[in-house]
Parts: sequence; structure tokens; C-alpha cells
Amino acid sequence: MAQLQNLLQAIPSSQLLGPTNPELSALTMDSRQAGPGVAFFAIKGTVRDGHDFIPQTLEQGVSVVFSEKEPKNAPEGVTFVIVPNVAEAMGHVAAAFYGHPSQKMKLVGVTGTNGKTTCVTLLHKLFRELGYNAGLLSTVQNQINETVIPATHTTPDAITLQALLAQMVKAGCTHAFMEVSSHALVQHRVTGVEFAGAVFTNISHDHLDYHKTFDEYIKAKKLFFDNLSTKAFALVNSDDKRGMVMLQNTKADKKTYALRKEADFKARLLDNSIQGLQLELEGQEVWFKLIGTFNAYNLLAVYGAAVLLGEDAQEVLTSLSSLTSAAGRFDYVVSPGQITGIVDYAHTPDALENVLQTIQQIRKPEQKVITIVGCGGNRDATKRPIMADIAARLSDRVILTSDNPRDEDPQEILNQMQAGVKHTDLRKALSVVDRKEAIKTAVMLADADDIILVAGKGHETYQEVKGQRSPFDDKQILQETFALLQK
Ligand SMILES: CC(=O)N[C@H]1[C@@H](OP(=O)(O)OP(=O)(O)OC[C@H]2O[C@@H](n3ccc(=O)[nH]c3=O)[C@H](O)[C@@H]2O)O[C@H](CO)[C@@H](O)[C@@H]1O[C@H](C)C(=O)N[C@@H](C)C(=O)N[C@H](CCC(=O)O)C(=O)O
Ligand SMILES: Nc1ncnc2c1ncn2[C@@H]1O[C@H](COP(=O)(O)OP(=O)(O)OP(=O)(O)O)[C@@H](O)[C@H]1O
Ligand SMILES: N[C@H](CCC[C@H](N)C(=O)O)C(=O)O
Ligand SMILES: [Mg+2]
Repeated sequence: MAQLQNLLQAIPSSQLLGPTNPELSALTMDSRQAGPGVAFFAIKGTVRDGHDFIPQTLEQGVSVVFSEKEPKNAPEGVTFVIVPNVAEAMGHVAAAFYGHPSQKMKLVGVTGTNGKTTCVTLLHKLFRELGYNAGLLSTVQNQINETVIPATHTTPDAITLQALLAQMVKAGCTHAFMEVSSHALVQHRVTGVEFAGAVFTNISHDHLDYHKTFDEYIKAKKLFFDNLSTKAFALVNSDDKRGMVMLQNTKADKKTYALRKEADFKARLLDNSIQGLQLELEGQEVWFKLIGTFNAYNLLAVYGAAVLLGEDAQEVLTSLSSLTSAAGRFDYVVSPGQITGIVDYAHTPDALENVLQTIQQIRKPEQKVITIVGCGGNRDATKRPIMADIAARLSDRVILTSDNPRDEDPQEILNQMQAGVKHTDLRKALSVVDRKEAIKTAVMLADADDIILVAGKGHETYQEVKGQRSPFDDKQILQETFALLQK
């Protein structure tokens, strides 16, 4: 329960109509949840506008409406709070409603095109190993210590987020680690959240369907650093072209990590094989179980963040060296005939290129690489031809297939991908719309010792077609198909 006036203190400007201080028991941005004792936030979406649902909330007896427009005829007994930006106001109000949980623990946010899930998952595992109660908010799942709470978004909306953080505080968490997506930054999902630290991994082509231009996408990421407090740290990958841009206007303590450039946290790559990575870090040679150069960056980011949070460097290195990656990130299965199947969430050109480069580095010359890849529907279409080209260029065979087609025609997505395959690579490429058949085809084409990469869906356990999600698990299908080889 909270009184409206106590919640409004954090909002810079607002105009109030109706009762001045009603008692509130809940907040919502969904008209269907609105009723007595509830405040409804009318959010402008990309498809629908929450303002259109205000009449419905009034009929349901809502107590408070946050709106960007003055109502034409507001019923008596309902408070209207008029603000310039409802999403922004919702961030502040949600933080106050849940008692500012982020101020009661050390919360680190990770942003960047790739590596967010890997970094926050490693940070969470690390701090659990170090003996702390810790929370996690990630694409794969949310966690309070070892209790799993399913995730619907990479970064939840402000109300869900603050409620989860409050639950973490209640469970005694001293630390929490969360992914901060660019959508979340633009939509004010993290407004009102106080971060102890922020990490920038990298930026490359993705989500241009939403942000329209690369500049807008960079600006969205930079917002995160611009809003940090002087008490926080801002840790960026200075090998990335945009790393230093993120630090331009921040008040936080500026820190860098890098493999190539000089940096506050610097490592040298000594070995990169199917067994893992060997890095020289702090003058020591350390082995890690994660595979691929990109994971050297993730490990370095995690190491830097842990040290900046005040942990002992030696203890951090010892614990980190025993950790394994997040589900669906370079996950693998080996068939009876020694075919290696790798399941990876690479769903951007950059991630796909990284994973395939890594496979190229660690494979033996006689091993063929067969890649299965698709691109999601209702998402950035410009990445489709680029990803098909990368897959064909860096594999011996490629099977283009469906990812989550969502509302689009799967064949049309495949045609757009196919158009990116270079003339010289055409003989390597097949299109098979049905993802299960595509995986089977790859297994049929593989000889002993070959490597099959199934890219794009990683940990996902469903396939979404026209609003319907059916069970689908790349790793499980790979295992089942491998099992057929024995019969
Ligand atoms: C493109 C995008 O960001 N969409 C998000 C956006 O949806 P939208 O703008 O279309 O919202 P809408 O459905 O039109 O509704 C507008 C408002 O009306 C309300 N409404 C709607 C219907 C109704 O009957 N009553 C009602 O009150 C809705 O609750 C909402 O507040 O606002 C919604 C509420 O916050 C989000 O759930 C929705 O995420 C959709 C599901 C989504 O898929 N988002 C993805 C792209 C996303 O956010 N991804 C990032 C990670 C990306 C990455 O880095 O890989 C993430 O953080 O998860
Ligand atoms: N530091 C990195 N640089 C480039 N590629 C990476 C990096 N870390 C992971 N990847 C690749 O990107 C894929 C996605 O990694 P991860 O899930 O950690 O990223 P994410 O930023 O959380 O992605 P999403 O935006 O989908 O939540 C991995 O499967 C791997 O192929
Ligand atoms: N968080 C990303 C994940 C994409 C994963 C891919 N499998 C797809 O469905 O396009 C998104 O929603 O855009
Ligand atoms: Mg993620």
C-alpha cells in the first residue's frame, strides 16, 4: 500500500486532477488489470496506445490514471496525473512504490549487442560461488539465488522489474546482475533504478527495425551511461569502436577492459581450443572453461566488474576459472559417430561470425562445418542476407531454415536470406523451411568428426508461428537425431 503523494515526489513535473492523495495497492500498465486501488499508466506502444484503454479502466473503477493528455470528462473520484512522458513517470513511481530496492543492494547492469546474458549469468554464478545471496535478470531466466522465475523479456517492464528487485532484497540479496536491452533504455524500463555499476560489451548490427538507424541505437545504449550516478562505475570494452563514446558524458567512475588496447583490465589470449581459453591476466596464466575469443572479452568484463565491486582479485580468478557458460551459448552434444553438434544463440551477424570464426580456429582441417541458421520474423530484416552470407562463407555446407517466423511467411524470410549468399557459395547452400527437417538433413550430410552448428535459438524451448508457441528445443532435437544414428 502507498499514498499517491509519496509516489509523486520523484517526478519532476505533473498536474493533478481529482482526489489529491488516494491510497494505492497496485500499479499496472495493462488496462485489463486496472480496478479500485490501482494506478493505470497509459503507455504509448509501437502497435497500440494505452490512452485508448483509459475509458475501459474507468469503467472498471480504477483509482488513478497516469496520462499524457487531459481527460475530456473525468469521472468524480478518479485522480488523473498528467505528465509529459508516462513511461518515464512509471519508472520513478514503480521505484518508489516498491521502496527503491536497487538502493538496498549492489546492482550491476550489462548492455551491448552481444554478451549480456553470458556476462550477467557468469556474474551471478561467480557471486553465488563467493558466498553471496544474489539475483539475476536475464533473457534465459530470472533468479533469486537458485530459485528460477521465468523471464518474458531480456529486461522486464518497470513495474515487473521493481517488484522482482524488491523480492530479491526481501530474500537477503546483497547483489543483483541484470541485462539492460536497448529497448528497455528507450522505453524507460530502467528509469528510477540505481546502478552500482554498468558494463558495455560491444555494439553491432541488430534491432534496426526498432531503432531505425545505427546512430539511434548507439544513442540508446549511451543513455544508460549518461544516467549513472557519481557513486557508480562505468566499465567499457575499449577494443570496441564505440566503447569510449559510452563514457563521454557519464558522471560515473570510468574504467576500461581490452585484449588489444591498453586498459584498466587487460588480458592476453594465450590459447583458444575446444578445451577452453588460456589467458594471461594480472601477470598470471589462467585456464577458463568457456570457448572462443568473444568469451575472453566476457570473462574480462566479469572479472573487472567483480573487482570494481570490491572483491578480491585472486578469489575472483579462482572461481571464474571453474565456471561454465549460460544455456544455449556454445552448448554441445557429441553423437555416437563423433559428430559434434553445437547449439548457439547467435542471432546477429556479429555473433554468428564470432561463433563460426571460433569453430574455424578450433577445428581440425579434415572436419567439415555444417551450419543450420534462420532469422526471426517481425524483427530486423536487413540482417537476413548478411547472416546467410556469413554462414555460407564460413561453413562447408549451410542449411537455411526457419527461426521464429512469428507473423511472417517463413519462405519469404528464407528467400531474403538466400539472396545474400554469394554466387561462389551457392553450391554450399540449401533451404529447408522445417527446422527439424533441416537439423536432420545436416546430420545426414555429416561424416564422423564433422561439426554441426545450430544457430539462432540457443536456450529457447519453443518455436513461435503466428502467435502460437510450440515446443521446440534445438539441443533436444539434435540429441534425438543423433540417437537415430545408433539404430
Ligand atoms: C517492440 C517493443 O518493444 N514492444 C514492446 C511494447 O509493445 P507495444 O509498444 O507494441 O505495446 P502494445 O502492445 O501496443 O501496447 C501499448 C500499451 O497498451 C497496453 N494495453 C494493451 C492492450 C490492452 O488491452 N490494454 C492495454 O492496456 C499495453 O499493456 C501497453 O502498455 O511495449 C510492451 C509493454 O512494455 C512490451 O511488452 C513490448 O515488447 C514486445 C513483447 C517485444 O517483443 N519486445 C522485444 C522486442 C523486446 O523488448 N526485446 C528486448 C530485448 C531485445 C534484445 O536485446 O535482444 C527485451 O528487453 O526483451
Ligand atoms: N562478447 C561477445 N562478443 C560477440 N559475440 C558474443 C559475445 N558474447 C557472446 N556472443 C555471441 O552472441 C550470442 C548471444 O550471447 P548472449 O546471449 O550472451 O548475448 P545477449 O547480449 O544477451 O543477447 P540478447 O540480445 O539476445 O539478449 C552467443 O550465443 C555468442 O554466439
Ligand atoms: N531477444 C531477441 C532474440 C531473438 C532470437 C531469435 N531466435 C528470434 O526469435 O528472432 C529478440 O526478441 O529479438
Ligand atoms: Mg540476452
